[in-house]
Amino acid sequence: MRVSLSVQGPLLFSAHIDTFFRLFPTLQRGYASTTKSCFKKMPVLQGEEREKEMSPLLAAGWKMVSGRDAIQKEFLFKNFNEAFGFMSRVALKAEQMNHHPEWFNVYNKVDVTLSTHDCGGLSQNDIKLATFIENVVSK
Ligand SMILES: C[C@H](O)[C@H](O)[C@H]1CNC2=NC(N)=NC(=O)C2=N1
Repeated sequence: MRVSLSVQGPLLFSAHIDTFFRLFPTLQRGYASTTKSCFKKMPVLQGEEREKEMSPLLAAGWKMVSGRDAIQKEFLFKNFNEAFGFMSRVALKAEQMNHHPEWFNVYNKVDVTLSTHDCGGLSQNDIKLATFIENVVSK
């Protein structure tokens, strides 16, 4: 009993914290500055910083996903070869960053969604990967 409590304690705490921040998202930033959890290493983007970082991506056609804190964009290529080449370049960057896209490919279409799962929202990592993707497609 004691063992199972010591294992479940932190997990239960983290589940409650996630629920708490879903209910009160504006309090997350304060929590981020006082904890060693992922919020501190890679906090969910908020306020002015969020607007500033998101603005060029929204202008480039990234859209907010409804019902969650994530961005999405669909990319169309000439053929599967071009689409897969794009995915390969993004995959190498994603692995290097340890930050991975959610994506779906059929033939010449790649639908990309970015969000930071560890923090349940958009972080600088999503901005960095989306900006990298824009550079890949603009060349
Ligand atoms: C354990 C591992 O470091 C994490 O799961 C990494 C891997 N890739 C990731 N990718 C994304 N998009 N969000 C994350 O939080 C994330 N976390």
